[in-house]
Amino acid sequence: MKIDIFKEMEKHGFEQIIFNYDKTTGLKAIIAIHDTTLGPALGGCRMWPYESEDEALIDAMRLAKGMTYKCAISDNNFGGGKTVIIGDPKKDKSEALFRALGRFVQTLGGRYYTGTDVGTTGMDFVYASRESDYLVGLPEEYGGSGNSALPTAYGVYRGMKAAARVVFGTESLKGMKVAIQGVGKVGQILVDYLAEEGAKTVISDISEENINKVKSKHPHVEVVEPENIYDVECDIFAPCALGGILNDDTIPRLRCKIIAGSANNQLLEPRHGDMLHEKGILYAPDYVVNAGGLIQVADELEYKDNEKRHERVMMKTAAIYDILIKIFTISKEQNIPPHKVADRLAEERIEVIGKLKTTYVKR
Ligand SMILES: NC(=O)c1ccc[n+]([C@@H]2O[C@H](COP(=O)([O-])OP(=O)(O)OC[C@H]3O[C@@H](n4cnc5c(N)ncnc54)[C@H](O)[C@@H]3O)[C@@H](O)[C@H]2O)c1
Repeated sequence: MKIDIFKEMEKHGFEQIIFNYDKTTGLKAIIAIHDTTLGPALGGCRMWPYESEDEALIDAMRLAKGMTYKCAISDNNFGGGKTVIIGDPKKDKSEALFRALGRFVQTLGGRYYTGTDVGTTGMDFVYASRESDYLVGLPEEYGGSGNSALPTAYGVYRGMKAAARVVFGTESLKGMKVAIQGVGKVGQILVDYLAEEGAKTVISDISEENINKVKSKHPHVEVVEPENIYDVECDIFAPCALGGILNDDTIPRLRCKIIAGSANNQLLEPRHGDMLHEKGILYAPDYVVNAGGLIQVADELEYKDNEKRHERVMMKTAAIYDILIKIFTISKEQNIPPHKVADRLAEERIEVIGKLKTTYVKR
């Protein structure tokens, strides 16, 4: 491997990286545990046909670190972790593969919980749960908390309102123009929220099927080619597809006032957050605004009462609004880009709560 693994772990504060290989199924999975100061690591499992092991490792580490910050900023008592499986989700899935993964997750004894992410579904973890007690986000029929896209979309909607209040002096999105990149599970629900509020929506997607789903429900929605979404003159741009899309090529093209969307790792590099700040575009940090799904799985682990779960999750997700107002206020007062303020607040919480634990308590 070309990556100097321990150097990278030291640089980014990682605790543990586990390489898992199962000879029966050929499973190759990397579990990265970033920081467990606040509690056991929590983070989904991505399955992707990575071109190299380095690429898979970098993805696992980047995503795990992001989970540490997402848990911390959204008032959850979990740390950051992530799994990546090297494989093609269209061809390489089987019951045995996910049971093999479940056995490896079980060996960690509750230091790490996982569930769905890109390329995996709730059913994959129903298989994994036959071998492990440390899985979340199973379908509701199997006792899990179900579709996380619901609270995620709600959190993005609340995030848009917070940003609109700061930029336009009103949290109402009525009459505003919102451009959405990607109308998959989250994007489609977001269109519903925006339509209900009377916003004008422009969408793009590489999947015709998903475009058609939206059009059949909301015939007035405007559609643009995927490549043209960056040029749309709008109030809010909502990246709900891929990471890394805010970069040197796209930022000069943007004609929006606010960016708030569900995609993870939207900034290609942290400096792109600075670029947005200089350009006068208010960026709602991705891991703050898209925390709804995490809030739901964290709730599943913390509270056994699932009758009130939906209510509790939506209430906590609604508070993304308040977290963002705090971030935007500090950003304005101190002229620091919002992504840096969010990082600082997350790190402060980890530090303070971590220090509490220096007082010994027998439990
Ligand atoms: N589902 C959740 O609860 C959740 C939680 C946090 C973050 N996220 C993130 O939000 C994003 C969307 O999640 P999702 O669950 O809706 O995923 P999804 O796979 O259901 O939807 C993604 C959509 O983006 C489209 N897409 C891909 N490339 C595109 C491109 N170049 N231009 C336009 N569209 C493109 C896909 O065709 C698909 O319709 C992902 O980045 C995901 O990691 C999701």
